Parts: sequence; C-alpha cells; structure tokens
Amino acid sequence: MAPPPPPPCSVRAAGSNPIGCLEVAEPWSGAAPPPLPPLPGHLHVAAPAAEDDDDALAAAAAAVPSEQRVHDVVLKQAALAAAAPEMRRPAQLAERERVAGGLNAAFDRCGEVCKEYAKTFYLATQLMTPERRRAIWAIYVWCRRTDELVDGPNASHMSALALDRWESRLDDIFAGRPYDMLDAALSHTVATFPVDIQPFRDMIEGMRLDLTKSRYRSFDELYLYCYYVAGTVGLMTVPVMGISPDSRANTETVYKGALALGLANQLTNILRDVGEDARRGRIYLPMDELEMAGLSEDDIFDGRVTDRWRCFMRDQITRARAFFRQAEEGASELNQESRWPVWASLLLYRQILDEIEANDYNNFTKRAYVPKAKKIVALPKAYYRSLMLPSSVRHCSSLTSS
Ligand SMILES: CC(C)=CCC/C(C)=C/CC/C(C)=C/CC/C(C)=C/[C@@H]1[C@@H](COP(=O)(O)OP(=O)(O)O)[C@]1(C)CC/C=C(\C)CC/C=C(\C)CCC=C(C)C
Repeated sequence: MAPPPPPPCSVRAAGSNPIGCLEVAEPWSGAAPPPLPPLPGHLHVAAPAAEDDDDALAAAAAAVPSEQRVHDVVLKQAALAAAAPEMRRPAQLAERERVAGGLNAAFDRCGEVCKEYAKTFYLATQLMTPERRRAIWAIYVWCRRTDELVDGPNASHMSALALDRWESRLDDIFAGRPYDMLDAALSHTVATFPVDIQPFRDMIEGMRLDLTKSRYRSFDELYLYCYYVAGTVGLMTVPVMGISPDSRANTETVYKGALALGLANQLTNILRDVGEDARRGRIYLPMDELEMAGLSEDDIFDGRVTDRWRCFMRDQITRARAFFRQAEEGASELNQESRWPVWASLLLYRQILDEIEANDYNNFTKRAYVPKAKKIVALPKAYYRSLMLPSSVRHCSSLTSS
C-alpha cells in the first residue's frame, strides 16, 4: 500500500548538449539476440482500440485509482520474475551470444555513458557481477535517451508521433531487431533477464504526459506520472539485480519496494525543482492539496516562501520520506552485490529532502543539493547497509530466538 496522504498541518488553516550523441547512433548491423519466446505471465500488447472505444476506455481507466493500476503492473512483473529462472537463458549461452554478436563494444559504450552522466551510480555498479552491471547500464542508457526526448536539447521538436516511433523501436528491441548498438545492448539484456516490456512502454507514456500536461489535479494523478517516469525504473532493474537467495520476503514485496524508491526519487525531484518547473510554466504539485493549504498557482509563480508554503512543503516531504521507508524494506532483499547502488541512490536522494529543509523551504530560487563531502560520507554508509542481511531474515531470526 502506498504511504498515506500528508497529515493535516496545524498552520494549514492560515550547457552544452553532452548527451546529443545518444540521439543519433549508427544503425546496428551486428548479430542480434533471438526474439523473446513467450513466457508464462508475459504481458501481451493489447490490440489498439477502435477510435470509438477510446473515450469509453479512457473513462474506464480513469475510474480505477492509479495505485491499483500500477499495482497490477507490479504483480505481473513480479510473477514473470518468479516464474522464470533468474536468467532467461543459461549464463554461458548469453555470454557466448554477447561475444559472438559483437556486443562488447555496445555494452562498453553504455558503461561510458553511465560513467559520464551518473558517476556515483557508475561507481556503485562496480560491485555487481559483470553481466548484471552491463545489463543495468543498457537499461540506464535507454531510460536516459527516453528522458532526453522530452527534456533534452531537441525537446522542442518532439511530438507525439516521434514518441510513437520510439515505442515501435522499443517493440523491435524486444523482438530482437535492434536499430543501433545501444538498442542492441538492451535487446540482449531483455532476452537474458526476465524483464517485461510494460514498464518501458509506461515510461514512454510518462514522456507523452510531459508533452501535454502541465498541471496535476490530485495526488492520484501525480502518483501515476511518478510511476511512469521513475517507478518503472525500479520494475525494469530488479529482474536484473536479482533477489537474495537468503531472502524470505515474497517477490511482490520486493517489487513494491522498487516501485516505492522510484516514486520517492521522483517526488523528491519535483520538490527540489518547484521554482525551475514554474519558470517553464509547470506545476507538478497536486492542485487540490495546494488549494487545501490556502495556496494558489500565483503563490508558486511569484515564489513566495510563506508559513503556509513551509507547512505545505513539510507535508509533501513527509510523504516522500514514507516512500523512502517503504523502499528500504525492498532494498535489503536484493542480491547482496546489487544492493550498494540501490542504497546509494536511496541515501543520496533522500538527503535532498534534508537540504530543502535546510534552505528553509525556499525551493523557488535555491536548488537543494547534497554537498560533495556529504556524498562521500553516504557512499560507505550505503556500502555498510548493503552488507546487512535481508530484513526478512533478520526479522525471522529475531522471532525464532525470542
Ligand atoms: C541501481 C540503480 C540505482 C539503478 C537505476 C539505474 C537506472 C536504470 C536509472 C535510470 C534513470 C533515468 C535516466 C530515468 C529517466 C527518467 C528520469 C530522469 C527519472 C529521474 C531520475 C533522476 O534523474 P536525473 O538524473 O535527471 O536527476 P538529477 O536531476 O540529476 O538529480 C529520477 C528521479 C528517477 C530515478 C529512479 C530510480 C533511480 C529508481 C531506482 C529504483 C531502483 C533501482 C529499484 C531498487 C530496488 C529496491 C527493491 C528498492
């Protein structure tokens, strides 16, 4: 279950284009992994609805709360991972195909991109086994490219049509027909690990929302957006990172934790960037909650740090922290060598919330960031957390010993 809405508050009554190279890569002419065989629990793409049905479908979808809709995707991905062996194909076969397919350079390039754009994360992937590490890089690059479509230097040329093309390219990746070398790395990854296509489709859906939507009426709407652009990352990566053989938690709990970390990170991102987003005419904060707090759009566009604003922000931060807490439960259940980057992401991103508080909630003109010294302290802390036994095991043994 998602953390509850913010509690009532007492005062409430009152540069350059460094990644452009990712957009254009040479068409891939090397060997590609075979298309995915159908697997039990694999999500099938629904046939497109006839236009007449569109409104009815949209109304039906809107009637289901976002949390329920997302939960269904979580269950399907968890079932797929639980039904498949940890890797879809024997490791040796995957390895042989990677080398024979000339994919070394493709994965190396993915690693370089990660190193360039997410240094800390890249460093933290070094403890992972080589095949998991490479696969995580390939997923990272696909996510980064997808995000660049609407947030990058060419974003102003982006259209729904281009996103449709990106989505059919995604179908090709899953069908073993990669377009370029970076796609080829992802194609190999999804043929090797039990990763479902739905979270990838959903991330593209999040980018579509970004093209058309600049206000979120309620937390329910915002929840769905955060799932699309960030919760999906959790669902994409856990099948690669794997669950600890010692874990006694059920798969669903771990996937819920992964979803929670994505949601927490994205909510934190939104709280950090309120001023920056407002300057682009965007407000991601739930409009009904703003109204309940006695705040209007103008308060945000004017960037006024008032007591009402501070109180509103306190509530939003409380909610984000609740998602981080839920994520902690899942993080400790992952394979031990995969836990470090996850704990690092969790601890570093959560500290941004502390920095917003330290800035006295001025997220209009001050960008909250974690200073380098604090980052350096967080990394060994994350490493230490990653050494701890899964919490499901700790709880079990404390029960049996008492
Ligand atoms: C191990 C690990 C941390 C893996 C994640 C690697 C990965 C595939 C990341 C993709 C990130 C990406 C490029 C997403 C595109 C959409 C987007 C931009 C989302 C925002 C990320 C931060 O973006 P940005 O780099 O622009 O941030 P700054 O402005 O520079 O601060 C998001 C906020 C979301 C990122 C979401 C995650 C990292 C989800 C992490 C969840 C897991 C890895 C699951 C962990 C599992 C358990 C059981 C807890």
